[in-house]
Amino acid sequence: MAKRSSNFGAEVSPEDKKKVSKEGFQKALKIFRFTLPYKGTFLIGFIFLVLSQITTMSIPLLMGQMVGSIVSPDKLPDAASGMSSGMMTDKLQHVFHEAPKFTLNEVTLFFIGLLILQSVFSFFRVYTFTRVSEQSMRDLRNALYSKIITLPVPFFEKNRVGELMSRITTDIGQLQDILSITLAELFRQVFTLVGGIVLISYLSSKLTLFMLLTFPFLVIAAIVFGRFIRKNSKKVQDELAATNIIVEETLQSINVVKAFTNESLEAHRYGLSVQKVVDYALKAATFRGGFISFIIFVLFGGVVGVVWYGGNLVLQGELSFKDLFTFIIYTGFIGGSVGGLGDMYAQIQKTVGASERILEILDEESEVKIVDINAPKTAVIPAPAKTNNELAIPKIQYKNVAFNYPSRPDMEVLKNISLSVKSGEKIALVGHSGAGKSTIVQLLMRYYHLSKGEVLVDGKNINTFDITELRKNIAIVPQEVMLFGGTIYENIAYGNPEATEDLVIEAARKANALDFINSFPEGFKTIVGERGVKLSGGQRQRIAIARAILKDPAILVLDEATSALDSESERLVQDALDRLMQNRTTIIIAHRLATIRNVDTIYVLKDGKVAEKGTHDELVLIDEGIYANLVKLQFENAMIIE
Ligand SMILES: Nc1ncnc2c1ncn2[C@@H]1O[C@H](COP(=O)(O)OP(=O)(O)OP(=O)(O)O)[C@@H](O)[C@H]1O
Repeated sequence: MAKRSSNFGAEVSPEDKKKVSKEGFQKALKIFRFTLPYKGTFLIGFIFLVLSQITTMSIPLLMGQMVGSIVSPDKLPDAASGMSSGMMTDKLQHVFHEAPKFTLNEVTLFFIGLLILQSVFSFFRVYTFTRVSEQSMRDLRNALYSKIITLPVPFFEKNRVGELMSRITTDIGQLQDILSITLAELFRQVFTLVGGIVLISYLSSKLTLFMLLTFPFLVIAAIVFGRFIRKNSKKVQDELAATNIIVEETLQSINVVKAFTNESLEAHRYGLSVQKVVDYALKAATFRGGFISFIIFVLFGGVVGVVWYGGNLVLQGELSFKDLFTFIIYTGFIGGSVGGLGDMYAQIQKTVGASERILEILDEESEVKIVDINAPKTAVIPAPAKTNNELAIPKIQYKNVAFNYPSRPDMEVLKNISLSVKSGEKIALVGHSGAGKSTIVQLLMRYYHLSKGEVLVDGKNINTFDITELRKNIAIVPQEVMLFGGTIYENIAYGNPEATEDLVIEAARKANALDFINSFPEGFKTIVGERGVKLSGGQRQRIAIARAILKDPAILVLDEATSALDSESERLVQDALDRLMQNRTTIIIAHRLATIRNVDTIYVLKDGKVAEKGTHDELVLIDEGIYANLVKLQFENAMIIE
């Protein structure tokens, strides 16, 4: 049986605290469309649930029958009481006024049969509900993950990774619980409550009314205590979140903590935060403890009251002893379900919150489509005709582009930028940190929408291209190369998962990466990334170059590493880059000016505008020019280092 506790004030995360409104509830129900494909199985599960519940509800009746077959007037040992058989029968006739219909053995046999049936029903109920919940939550997980990764970049600036992770883990887990356990439990509780009350009112309407008198106390207590408990448990949750942030931050920058020898400081900070959690939790526990003891008092008090009042009814001959016995067991059932309903409410609150959050993401608009990567490909692809989607060696133009990031609408990062790269040419973007160099490139990838102006590739506005096709034609060799946990081979093949082994090895060779890869005992199978071999900066860059070679893009973006490599590494990387740049239109985000002497045009950015433009030779000649000054500075720095 699932957890059934009388905790009206079960802890619900702060974001779920809002009351379950009708609209919220209806909206949340939309998430159950994921169970629709499995409605047949669900229905079968539901039938088993009803059957098992009917068997459960028959238990008190059978218990009553058993008691009835034990204690009936004709079976009472009159000698023990010291009374004559006639006297005894007289006195207790109205107490045991019904003669038993079945013998004890008959009832017991029937009981065992019922229990066997109940076990069978329960097994299939649990199995079918789990099947429905597992399958529909698999579909929901797939849909949510596919949605998340196809959403545009600004979405990831609004939502933290941790939050998205908890959507896909905690929130879906919550929905899974409700499907596999809570829904069945809710049905059981309501069935027990309603069925139980109907059955006992048949046994004795007076006693039923008497028992129901306890209900208003329970409801009022639930409302009053519930409010206090929720208020305090919200504080507990908030404080707990704060402690988690401390752990997350310090573990992520553990090297910094150690370098500054701040372990004790952090331990103290964490200790204070954890103590606050305890303080609030204890306060909440006072209310919860009070509430639970109140509930226990009322529930058991109710049972005692029922026995007392029912006992009197029995003595007055208005109720038979076996019916009182049955009544008491039903009262226990009903009490349990009332206690459980509070927990159900908390669960429903949580689930409504979870589904709202998931639906919010599912309702966002994707920028790309997920395609079936296993779908059969059309046999041989003929040589591509030059269409919108097939960029040969394209030219790129930025026309009066203005832009601000959606997260900072008041700060114009690019102001009226115009630049052009002819087919197969190389340009470099230069400027101080924060001048807007990376932003220019991000706009080419269509990560964001422009505020003003347009970006053209091959004379066509990039918004007219299919976004996947556009991005397929651009490769970025980033400053900080991010490798996935996996083998070197997989990391290179990421550039084109369909590439043959020969092509992957060839790409590694062109990227000057073959030698160092072969120097590892495992070669291409060497595991890299967080749990694997740590590659040096230069090695990582060459993997990134091999990836780009494999992608074979028409447009190349090189975000030059800020940190200088040693001269041998530098030569290998530069050599690989030169090979990569051949026959491609290239934009270089340059930090070290020595590497861009030969590009066709250098754009010098300042405060989001193009301040200077020309070849290296032209720009160094500008008196007091920004570029000329930068060159001078770097030259002087280089002299000092040497
Ligand atoms: N995602 C973002 N959201 C909001 N503002 C951003 C975002 N990315 C960059 N910025 C801001 O836009 C401005 C330009 O940043 P950008 O990264 O384009 O500069 P950069 O010239 O490439 O700098 P660096 O050489 O240091 O990489 C900066 O002021 C930066 O703070």
